[in-house]
Amino acid sequence: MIQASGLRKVYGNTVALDGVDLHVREGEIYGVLGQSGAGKSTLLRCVNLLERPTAGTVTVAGQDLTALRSGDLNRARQRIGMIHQHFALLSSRTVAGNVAFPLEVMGVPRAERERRVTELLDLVGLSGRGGDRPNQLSGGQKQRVGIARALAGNPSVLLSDEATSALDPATTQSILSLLKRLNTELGLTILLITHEMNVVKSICDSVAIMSDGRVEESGTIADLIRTPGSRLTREIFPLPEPAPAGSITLTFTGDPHQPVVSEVVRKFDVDVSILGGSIENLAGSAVGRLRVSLSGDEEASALDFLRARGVVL
Ligand SMILES: Nc1ncnc2c1ncn2[C@@H]1O[C@H](COP(=O)(O)OP(=O)(O)OP(=O)(O)O)[C@@H](O)[C@H]1O
Repeated sequence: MIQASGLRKVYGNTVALDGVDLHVREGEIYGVLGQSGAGKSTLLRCVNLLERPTAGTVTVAGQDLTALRSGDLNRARQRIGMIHQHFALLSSRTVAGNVAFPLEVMGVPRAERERRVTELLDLVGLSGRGGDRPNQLSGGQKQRVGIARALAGNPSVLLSDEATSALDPATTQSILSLLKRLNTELGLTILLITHEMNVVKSICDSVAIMSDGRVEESGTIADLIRTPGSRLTREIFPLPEPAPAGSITLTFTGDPHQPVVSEVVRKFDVDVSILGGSIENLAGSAVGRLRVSLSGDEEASALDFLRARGVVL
């Protein structure tokens, strides 16, 4: 659905994007994670051509945006919604007026606009609040208005620029649940940037980790968790570093009720000491990481057994 290839963006002496490739599949929630200055916002602005990349191409829904002239580009952008960290609402307009704004720009007739605004406010859980001003709303409600406005043009893609960074944890969770529901119910593809691992853990199907304008690793969360040494796994399941000499780090992605460790001790002549561990719920299933040291005559066979049971070493 979104394909960015060889994206490069240079501001003066600063290389904000240094050859970024990104592939977001239709219907997925894709998170771009990275620290401040990694290039996340620049990437998002290049995806809808708010910034023109210095080099590289961006294709959204099969259309090469980098090749479009301004009229066609504006039409293509109507199919890409965007929400912002600080909501970017017009304080002089009511909630309904904010949601109606893009419809006015598109030239949608008044009766159709009013019908659509009512429908959108309903969708985001703000029925009956259309006459309020943005300053009468909480942060979470303001973001719901931002989401309703972003959906006005029936986009196939929603871009989210740190949409929950200004919200408290409970409100963050409610906005993430809303995004997940819109993803499922409308088949909306969502590309979000965030510096919060919690956002990635809660709703993302895939992730790219950026630093210094480059993508360090990317893929589905399920695949990255199974990739030995992945940075995502290390960050989701932090264990004391450096690992003690001779220790082994095991990642469990299967059925959490399988007694794999006790089985290995019963079957083989080995002892297991547990040095650290971390368990998380990812997309509804429990994934765990355990650091152990193994000793005994059958260590190699025990490790083979663990691998055969789907444990990642
Ligand atoms: N308009 C601009 N002019 C000059 N330099 C810029 C501009 N926008 C971004 N940069 C630089 O590009 C680099 C990447 O910035 P960017 O905002 O994309 O990072 P980020 O990962 O989104 O960080 P943050 O989370 O703090 O917003 C930084 O070094 C930044 O100073």
